[in-house]
Amino acid sequence: MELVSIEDVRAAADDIAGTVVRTPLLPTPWDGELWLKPESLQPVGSFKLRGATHAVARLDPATRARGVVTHSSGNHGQALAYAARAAGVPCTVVVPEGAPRVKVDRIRALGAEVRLVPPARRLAEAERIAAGTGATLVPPFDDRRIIAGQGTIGLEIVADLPDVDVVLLPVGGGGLSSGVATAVKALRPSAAVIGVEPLLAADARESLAAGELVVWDVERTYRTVADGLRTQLSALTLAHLRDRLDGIVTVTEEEILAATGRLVRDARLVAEPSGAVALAARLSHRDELPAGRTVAVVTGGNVDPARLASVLA
Ligand SMILES: Cc1ncc(COP(=O)(O)O)c(C=O)c1O
Ligand SMILES: C[C@@H](O)[C@H](N)C(=O)O
Repeated sequence: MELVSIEDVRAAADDIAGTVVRTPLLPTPWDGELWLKPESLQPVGSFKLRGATHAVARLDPATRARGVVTHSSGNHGQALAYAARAAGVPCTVVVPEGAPRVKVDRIRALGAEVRLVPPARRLAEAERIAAGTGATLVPPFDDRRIIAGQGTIGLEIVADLPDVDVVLLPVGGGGLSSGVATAVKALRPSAAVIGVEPLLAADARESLAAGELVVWDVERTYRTVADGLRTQLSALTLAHLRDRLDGIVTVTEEEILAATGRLVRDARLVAEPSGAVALAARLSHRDELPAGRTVAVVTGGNVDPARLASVLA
């Protein structure tokens, strides 16, 4: 299975320049060795804009004109809708029932069509639409272009902090962690790239321990408040993580929500629970992490106001 290379990531960086915000590394006032990478500041509120922009840019014009389709818990859907609108092509997003209302509303506001389905049917419905309409399926993580696009975060981290020692990343489908690990391990081999999963959706940890895909059914993974991390790895992302990820830490629901509140209160960053997972590992599992200069990626900020209010209460 061909893995994404650092050259693929650099090509993605060329495609997304000018569209994607090159986010800064923010020092944290409470921890002199911790920086935050605020991908919640992207125009669609998450890092997903990177992979989606690169994937759409790489479609030939005739193919692109037939439109794009995906399945998404919401952030990739927003990102693809944004890229499709910029390209002037139609976009359909299949979203699992129960996705945060803020994400569904924002996908529609970007001009995409939303199809709500039971979580277990999200991929099959997207594939059915692609087959029926000729639209191109742009998956949220199981795609080399998506992995390369997400990996541009790693280029920026090493450029801004060349002596980084640890990079912390949430793991859902594994596209983000596959891409960032590709870039960071190529440019700063001594740095540790650590994935972080909700304890209630720790399929990646089990898959890496078993050396094969261990599937958790949706009844299990949908228990976590981190709605962006309820998905399984694919064979492609597992192959990348087995080759390049240095470890996985799990965090509890309480730790995720505490980190979400900490980001608002002490970093003045609005984050959704999935976006606070990396910080939760640093705050609550520091003893399980390597020491040194650490970057936690705040991956998204698309949170329902009611959720945010409850976190801050
Ligand atoms: C906010 C947020 N963080 C992290 C992730 C995990 O990314 P991946 O599915 O590539 O592992 C997602 C999933 O899209 C997400 O929406
Ligand atoms: C894996 C997928 O659901 C992703 N979290 C998304 O935002 O689309």
